[in-house]
Formats: sequence, C-alpha cells, structure tokens
Amino acid sequence: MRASLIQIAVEEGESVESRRARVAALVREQAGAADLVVLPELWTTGAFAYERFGSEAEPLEGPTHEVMAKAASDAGVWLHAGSIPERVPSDGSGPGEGTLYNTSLVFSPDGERVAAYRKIHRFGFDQGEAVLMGAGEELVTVRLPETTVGVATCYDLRFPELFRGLVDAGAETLVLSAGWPERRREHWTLLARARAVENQAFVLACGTAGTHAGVPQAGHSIVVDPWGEVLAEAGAGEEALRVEFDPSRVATTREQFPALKDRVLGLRTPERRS
Ligand SMILES: O=C(O)CCC(=O)C(=O)O
Repeated sequence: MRASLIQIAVEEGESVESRRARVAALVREQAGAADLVVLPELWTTGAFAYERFGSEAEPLEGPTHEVMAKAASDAGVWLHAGSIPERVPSDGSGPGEGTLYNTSLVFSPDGERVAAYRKIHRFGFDQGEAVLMGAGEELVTVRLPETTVGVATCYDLRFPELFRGLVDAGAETLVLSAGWPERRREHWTLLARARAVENQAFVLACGTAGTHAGVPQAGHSIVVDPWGEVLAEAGAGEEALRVEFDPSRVATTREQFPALKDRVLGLRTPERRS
C-alpha cells in the first residue's frame, strides 16, 4: 500500500481560498503514486490560530468538503483530508447548534465522504481549542481495501486508551492529523513510535510546517511500522512524504509476538490506606 502524507506549510499571508486550491493541486499530484493521501490538522486556519476558528468555520459539507471530495476523485485516492473547524449550523435542527468542532474528513476514491471524526481531546487546557470547540465523543474507523484505519487528531496522540479503543474496533493502521509545535517535537516522535509498538499497528502521523500565530510547527511527519521502526520521516518544511508499506505485517507481528492477547482488563484501583 502506498501513502503520501502532505505536510502543508501553514503561513499567514496566504488566504484560505488560495491554500485550499494549492492543497487540492498537491492531492491531485499524488494520482498514480498513492492509494492513501493524508493531510494535517486545521490546515485552512492553522491549529493555533484560535481567533480564526470562528470566522473560518464551515458546515461539515462546506467549501473544504467540496474541494477535497473533488480532489480525491480526480486523483483516485483515499483521502484523509485533515481537519476543518466545523460549525454545526443554527437551523433549528437540533442540539449542538452553533457548536464548533475540530472535524476530520475522509473520502473514498470516488469522492464520497466515508467518515467524519470530531477530535475527542481538545488542546489548550483552559484556553484556545479547549474552550472554543466542543469535544467529539465517538471513535472512528474506516475500512479500506487493504487495511482498517483508525482516525485520531493531534493531542489525541497523548491518550493511549483512545488508540486501544481503535484497535479494539479493528484498526490496523492509525492515522493522525496534527498541527504539532516544534517546541515538543521529541514528544511527537516518541509518542508516534509508542502508539505503534503498544498497538502493533502502523502509525501515519501528518503534521504541518511553517509558523502561524507565532507558533513554529514541528513538521517531521512520520510513518512507523508495527515493530516501532520509522519507515519514513519528513523534514521541517512543506513536502509530500511518500511511503510504501505492507498492511499484512500487522497480523504477522500480532501473531509472532502476541502481547495484545496478554492484556488484563478491568484492573481495580487499590483501596487507599490512610
Ligand atoms: O500535545 C501537544 O503537545 C500538542 C497538541 C496540539 O498542538 C493540538 O492538539 O493542537
């Protein structure tokens, strides 16, 4: 299976419309070279451009959805189109109207949206995304012809139980879109490898390049195999990181080193003695 992780440079000075068109062209360039294309988190605005989340928010089936659906079908690829700031329309249709979510979109090679994942762990503690956006509640997996993909976003990488939930739901390839800052690049690489080793799964983690909202981005998108070996790693700038991998290695790794079978579930916390 061939994948391209397109590490977009998100810089101020480029309009959202221009970036959308540029990213769509980059996706089209992967035609014939990739089965799966992955984009980063919140590449229309930048993951740290909190003040733009509201003004650039789109409905689920808004302009980015339209452009990315077409790019996927033009290129004939499975497209994890990264995430958008999604706003639930205020149209009297039900609960959550007006709420913002950090929502990833996945398209099939004929341009049909096959999944939408609302980021579960919001970053920022008491500010930024953590207060501006709602939290997703559902794990999302997508069946591709060669593998089952589990979807996660950026800060989710720090929460192993989310990935274990994806594995329990059948995931063999864990795909993460991110806007990870340079300041914590060591954590990015370490955690991507940890999630691969502990889940005996491929990890495809696509970040952003450039600097936006004063936050230099880590780049260094990475692909890790189920044994924890790094198959490919990007540099700091914008690039399409291409990799070929054999999804059947998940099954063989899990058979030959069946650690996942030794899980002990439902551990109890000891009573505290004072
Ligand atoms: O966990 C981190 O260090 C970075 C997370 C982040 O930037 C995000 O989720 O947007």
